[in-house]
Amino acid sequence: MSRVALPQYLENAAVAAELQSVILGLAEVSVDISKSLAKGALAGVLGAAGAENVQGEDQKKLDVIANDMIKDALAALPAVRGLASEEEAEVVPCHTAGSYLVTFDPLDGSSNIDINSMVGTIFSVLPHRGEAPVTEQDFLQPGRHQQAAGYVLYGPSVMLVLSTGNGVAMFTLDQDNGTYLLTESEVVIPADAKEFSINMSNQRHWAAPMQAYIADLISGKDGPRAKDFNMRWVAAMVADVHRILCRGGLFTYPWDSRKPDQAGKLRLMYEANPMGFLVEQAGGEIWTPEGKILDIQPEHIHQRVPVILGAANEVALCVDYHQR
Ligand SMILES: O=P(O)(O)OC[C@H]1O[C@](O)(COP(=O)(O)O)[C@@H](O)[C@@H]1O
Ligand SMILES: [Mg+2]
Ligand SMILES: [Mg+2]
Repeated sequence: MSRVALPQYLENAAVAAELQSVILGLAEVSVDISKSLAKGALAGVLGAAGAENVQGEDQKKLDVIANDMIKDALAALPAVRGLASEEEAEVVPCHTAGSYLVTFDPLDGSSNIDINSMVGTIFSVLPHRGEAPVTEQDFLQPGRHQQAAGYVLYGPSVMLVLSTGNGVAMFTLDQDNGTYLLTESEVVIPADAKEFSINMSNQRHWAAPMQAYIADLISGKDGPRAKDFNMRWVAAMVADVHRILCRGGLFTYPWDSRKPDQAGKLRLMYEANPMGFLVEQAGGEIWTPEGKILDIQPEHIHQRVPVILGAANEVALCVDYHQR
């Protein structure tokens, strides 16, 4: 069976040539990242880098390696006006004639690297609106403005999941020739959920409405929901969201009382917005307890948000527990 390769898919979808170049550039560098990941300990790339990122988190060597690889790849593309990364303190200006701003989480779920478990690269493409040179202010656009978003999941197979605003498509890397081939063209998240995803070890730190919502899920057939729910937690958002795009469910990373001044753990511009774009394009929802994430006007590039995403009816119910 002949499958559609990523460049042909982008052509068929009439994606603007400059945007195609950004997506293909990201796809190309992800193949190189997947090779470094596959070599693991043999290439000496595992373990800590011995530094902290701007968010005060310990960097893994591969956080730094993947960040540098993506930064170099994007900076070489005339279509890229500027970039912002979870691992970079400041935005990085690129080409003054470029039409796009790219934000990315070079390696999501990086605590999984050392246990040879799934990680991914998440990206978001925004239009450039301001004057040169690029400033942080140019990036502060609601997720609704994204022109494309996606991720690469480095798992048993390497997959690229993409939306350019016309549904969600999944591509699988053909390792023999380094090309991404279309393997799922109409990703849909069912409105009802049978599965939920949350770091249960933080239960006692959540706000009361989240405690009540999860308690009702766990009480299953005997509780108010009169239904049993399964639970999964990969500890890499990219893999947990991938499962939701493949077989439905709800994922949440809520606010918790250990860091009361921090809105959540996940980052709006590198994680929540790109995943939100995909989730909405697949018929799901993504909210904070207060409203839709894609409508948030960002205040700074490293901003964090609480996240509730996935099956539309389940997200609505979880939000309802908070708004009652
Ligand atoms: O330590 P926890 O609570 O399991 O956190 C897991 C979450 O943290 C993250 O790993 C944060 O992403 P990074 O690895 O890019 O910092 C998410 O992918 C994941 O959902
Ligand atoms: Mg991440
Ligand atoms: Mg990361």
